Amino acid sequence: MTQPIRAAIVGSTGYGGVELIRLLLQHPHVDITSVISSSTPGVPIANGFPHLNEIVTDTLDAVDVPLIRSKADVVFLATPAGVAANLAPQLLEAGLKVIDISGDFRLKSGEVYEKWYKHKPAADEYLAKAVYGLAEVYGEEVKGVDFISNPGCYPTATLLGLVPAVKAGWIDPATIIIDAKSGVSGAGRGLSLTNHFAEINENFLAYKVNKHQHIPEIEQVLSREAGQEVITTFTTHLVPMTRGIQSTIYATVKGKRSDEDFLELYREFYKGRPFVRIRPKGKVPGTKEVWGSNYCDIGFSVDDRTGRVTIVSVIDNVVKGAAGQAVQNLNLMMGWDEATGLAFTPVYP
Ligand SMILES: NC(=O)C1=CN([C@@H]2O[C@H](COP(=O)(O)OP(=O)(O)OC[C@H]3O[C@@H](n4cnc5c(N)ncnc54)[C@H](OP(=O)(O)O)[C@@H]3O)[C@@H](O)[C@H]2O)C=CC1
Ligand SMILES: CC(=O)N[C@@H](CCC(=O)OP(=O)(O)O)C(=O)O
Repeated sequence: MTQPIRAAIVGSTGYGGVELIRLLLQHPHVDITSVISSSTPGVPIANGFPHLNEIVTDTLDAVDVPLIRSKADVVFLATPAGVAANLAPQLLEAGLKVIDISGDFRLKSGEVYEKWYKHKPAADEYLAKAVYGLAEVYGEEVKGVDFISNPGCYPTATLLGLVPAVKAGWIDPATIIIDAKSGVSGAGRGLSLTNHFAEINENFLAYKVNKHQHIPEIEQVLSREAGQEVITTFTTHLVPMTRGIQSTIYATVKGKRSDEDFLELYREFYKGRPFVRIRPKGKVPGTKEVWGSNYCDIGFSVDDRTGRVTIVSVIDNVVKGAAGQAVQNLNLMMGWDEATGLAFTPVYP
């Protein structure tokens, strides 16, 4: 029998952290031994999250590296940008395994990070050490490492939709346009005017146009896979729903390729990977079809008239876009089946 690993969650009172609690509670090889809060240590976590009543009886621990070391083997960081840059190196030096779901270690250049995130970057040594955990593409690199940087929510949906075609050279990378939409939980639990009910209900808006911090992350991966520098247009929209991301991607097809060709390419690329589902010809997915699950569903339509392909990729931002992919990465890191604790069906309706 596998000995359970002890897990701590920093940022356990945020949306990503609370989702990690939900997922890890049903993981057969993980015990949650510390739920951590920087602002309300000492308080029972169920006080603020009644859905955890009589399930999680722990009180919140402070952010204290020696305490975390005494209680855990692996730490999930579900903290705002700028926190992990300082904290992750201390945890690693203390001998812990770290999975960071913030953006602090995704970009290999500290300068690029500072430009887009407006925070001081982590030390180069740790930026180099972090393995980018886009599980279906870099799963082999994640195996056995101690430090994983979990991809962003929009990049997960977008890159899973693009990498097979870019890697195969089937689309012209210079023509890629990404039109992405997210539910409001993507912005975290903190209050803001944009996310206020009266502002977002019956509304639909583009935001951070040409300034979104996920642009360099998407470009970093596409450049690596294309073997040339790729720059893209990526526009994010806020949608009045709680969970879900849809990334609709347009690109010019190189050569003559049909819907069937794309289907075959993607089915082959994701063969044996349990969480990417390719839709049959003529079908594209909606966010409801992955709600509450770790799936990424992808559909295509090649347009012979324009010579472009439209790729539609959907995820649940809190699961596949954050906590679910972090658990998938833990599984890969530990050498367990990647679907351990994650093999559940989307909630419907
Ligand atoms: N929501 C999503 O869909 C996704 C989020 N992410 C990223 O994951 C991270 C967490 O996101 P999310 O859960 O939505 O954010 P939330 O704002 O909901 O939660 C973040 C939590 O971090 C804690 N925190 C704040 N400051 C500090 C600090 N200085 N030290 C330690 N903990 C701190 C807060 O809890 P407390 O005050 O109790 O310490 C807070 O509850 C962010 O970096 C986000 O960008 C990535 C992919 C998807
Ligand atoms: C809806 C919404 O506001 N989404 C957030 C996603 C933030 C996020 O996940 O940030 P990092 O991945 O950079 O940590 C945004 O667009 O900024």
